Amino acid sequence: MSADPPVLSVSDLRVGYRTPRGPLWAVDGVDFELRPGEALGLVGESGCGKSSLGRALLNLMPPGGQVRGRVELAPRGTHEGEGPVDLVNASERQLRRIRGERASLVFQEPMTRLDPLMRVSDHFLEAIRAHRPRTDKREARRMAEAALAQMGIPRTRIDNYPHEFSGGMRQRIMIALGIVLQPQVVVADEPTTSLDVIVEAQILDILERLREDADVGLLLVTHNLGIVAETCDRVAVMYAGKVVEVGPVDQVFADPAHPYTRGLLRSTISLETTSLHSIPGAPPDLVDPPPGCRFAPRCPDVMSHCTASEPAYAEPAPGQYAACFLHPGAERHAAVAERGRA
Ligand SMILES: Nc1ncnc2c1ncn2[C@@H]1O[C@H](COP(=O)(O)OP(=O)(O)OP(=O)(O)O)[C@@H](O)[C@H]1O
Repeated sequence: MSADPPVLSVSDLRVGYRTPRGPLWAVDGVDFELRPGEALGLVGESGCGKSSLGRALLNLMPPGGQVRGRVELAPRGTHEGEGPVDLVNASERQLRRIRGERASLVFQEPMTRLDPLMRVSDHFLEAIRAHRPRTDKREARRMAEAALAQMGIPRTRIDNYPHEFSGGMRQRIMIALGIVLQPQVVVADEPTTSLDVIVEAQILDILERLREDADVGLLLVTHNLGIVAETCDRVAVMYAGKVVEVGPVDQVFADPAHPYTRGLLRSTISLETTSLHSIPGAPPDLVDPPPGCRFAPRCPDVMSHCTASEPAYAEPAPGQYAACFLHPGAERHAAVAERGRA
């Protein structure tokens, strides 16, 4: 990971949906930065807002979904005078130019994204020409072959159809399509779910090489903490639309500062334990979230003031931030925030 300025700066990101029961914020005020070559893992229970956050980074919302806040993508290279682009407030035309070229989203289930009637080579041609319309067929083919080779797919397979590949190969083709134009940022949403462990290891290896060799900033959305431990530099833990803890993976996993992170880690099977703990209770209803800390109703360490005001981030160890009143600093900031709101 480089010490360069962030490639992506996210501030006060919110993702809202309308539901029959009322509006909800699936992502509710998230801030983070991603540096070139850095992998940030995003973890949390189902429904906490991970996919919504991942898609919001590229402003890819389903109908009825809305994004607020700022997602600043740094200029590519050192273009004098060129500032960052805010993807939340960019025009649809700007977004079309950026998606796939400078920022890519890799989904699970490639078969739903690849057109069964199109050869792999044509998928590449379409993806490349969408951004560089003057690219001739031979050049597009050369670029496609290079991207496929990076993913370990032989160039002889380039004219095959998607159904002629295994699930793992299709996922690698999707990644190759996502990186063929050498984006600055890749958001990978559960890229290895439904693949066997051997293919999973191959894909993770590919993502690792991508950020090391091409300095890509990677956001890895997953519910699998083991993958994060192996692949990522930092981890952000989400609960009910908020990032409750973020920091270096080794530090957070060895000494989690938020009771929710502790619960999440305990609920993961490890080789040393034979029993599987679960966190009692269920995540809150996002249409009507509880006041104060959203984890308070399930928290084993809950204190009276946890439900009165929302904790801000304390920094219990360098670079490790937790929104929890157990740590000095959270209270002071919370008081300031409350005053600011009044
Ligand atoms: N299109 C939508 N319309 C309304 N609500 C939605 C929509 N998409 C997601 N939600 C709600 O937003 C919240 C966050 O969902 P999201 O899929 O982002 O979570 P997640 O952490 O990625 O879950 P999972 O791990 O199960 O994929 C959930 O309460 C979900 O029901």
